[in-house]
Amino acid sequence: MKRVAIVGGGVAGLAAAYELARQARNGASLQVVLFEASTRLGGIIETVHEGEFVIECGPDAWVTEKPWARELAEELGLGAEVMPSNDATRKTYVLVDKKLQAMPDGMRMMVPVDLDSLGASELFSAGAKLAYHEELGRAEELRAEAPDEDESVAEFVRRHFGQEVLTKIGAPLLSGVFGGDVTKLSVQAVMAPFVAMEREHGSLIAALQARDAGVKKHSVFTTLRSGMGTLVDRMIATIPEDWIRLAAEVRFVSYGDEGWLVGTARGVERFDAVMMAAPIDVACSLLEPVDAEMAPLMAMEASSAVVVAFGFPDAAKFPVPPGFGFLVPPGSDSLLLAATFVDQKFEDRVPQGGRLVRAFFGCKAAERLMRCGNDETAAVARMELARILGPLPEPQVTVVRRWPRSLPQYAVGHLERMKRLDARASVLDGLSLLGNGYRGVGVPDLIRDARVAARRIVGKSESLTGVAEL
Ligand SMILES: Cc1c2[nH]c(c1CCC(=O)O)Cc1[nH]c(c(CCC(=O)O)c1C)Cc1[nH]c(c(CCC(=O)O)c1C)Cc1[nH]c(c(C)c1CCC(=O)O)C2
Repeated sequence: MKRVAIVGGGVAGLAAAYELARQARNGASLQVVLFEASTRLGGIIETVHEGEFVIECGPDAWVTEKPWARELAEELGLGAEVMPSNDATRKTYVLVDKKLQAMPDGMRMMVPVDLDSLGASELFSAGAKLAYHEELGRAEELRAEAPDEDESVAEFVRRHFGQEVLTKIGAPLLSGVFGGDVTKLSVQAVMAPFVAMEREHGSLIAALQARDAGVKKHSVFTTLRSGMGTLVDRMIATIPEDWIRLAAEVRFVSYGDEGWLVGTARGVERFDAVMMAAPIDVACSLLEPVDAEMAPLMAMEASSAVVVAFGFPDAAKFPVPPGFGFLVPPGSDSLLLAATFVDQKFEDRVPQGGRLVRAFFGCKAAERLMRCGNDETAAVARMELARILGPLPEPQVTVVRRWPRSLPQYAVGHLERMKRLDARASVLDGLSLLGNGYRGVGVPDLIRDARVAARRIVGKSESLTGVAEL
């Protein structure tokens, strides 16, 4: 009988518990306790249903290219719920000179697949368009000069496309995905496929053209029709009830000859393995007494997010441009980080003819709004949206959520730090580090890691798609 503690009941901890429960049903001899400090499971995944509005308080989807969330949804019997974003009408805007300007069609992050699509773009100057065209011709030079060491996303993008592309779309895209500062984020950690493309082809445009030739395009995002919360609910339903402890904050963990001890206000228990799936700040302070050298490797900046969703019964009274939403470049005078036009991004999120908009605040604005009440936060969001989109009617539904320090920043050198962290962690028999601080920030990454770690504990080696080490 193996005793396993899971610390944290967000998506990573739940996916670990789900996988262990599955292994237990298949005969593995396991005793599992999932400790969750708060009174609800799911972490930052939460779907609110208000009338026919389906309102995501955290992630609204996963990136389709990463298969592990869809695989899990299908295993949970949610295959019929899996729903692509409406990519026929996909458009993302950037706020430049107080106006929303569309990013050209067919971009992969800041890289165009089709240079012709740049022609009509009003977003870029002639100089920036020229820089894009020239990148193809500079393939040899770019390949020869590709550095071995890590560098910031800013340095990488500037080398390929110049400053204007970095400022106008590089920085806002990175803050809409990683919530962070392009001059600090590690290109190897957050844009690994582009780094590999540079090494092989030099030119990113040439690499994408080679990769995408003849490949059927899928939608960028995938979600569940009834919301991301369903994924959490279905996982919970498969986990034995007596494995789960809510309002059970872990106060300490220790490691010795007898294995692991985990302490809460209710007492101390012994375990053979600890799956640490708490936010990295919490994980760091719990593990510091176990191994003081791990703590500095886990100390990371993290960005906070405040999400405000507004539902309106009549979309005609609140027109927005066609597309998924907009991103705000750093340094703009808007407090917003981004906004999503939810009813245009996905089907079935609103009552017939309704409108749903989600506004995001990050960085300094989020830190300030952390301390404000819901009404005040919603008022700021309405004002900031109105400055960009025009006057807002009175919303029928308003939801405000705060996610302090929810998105760790993978700074330059992150992969090297993670190697050192893994080396230290591997000495502590039975420890796995899970969550968004280590090997990817997306929901699919967290699910993949958690399931791989759970299988390793049980000694099983069925593989997950694309996970080579199993
Ligand atoms: C502000 C913000 C958003 N989303 C996110 C933030 C950061 C702040 C935070 O949560 O703390 C976070 C985010 N966004 C995305 C991820 C997953 C990344 C991954 O799986 O690797 C994560 C973790 C995908 C995405 N998010 C976005 C892209 C780029 C999409 C494109 O190329 O058009 C990706 C891959 C862009 C984005 N992102 C957002 C908006 C409003 C938009 C544009 C319009 C829309 O689609 O709703 C919201």
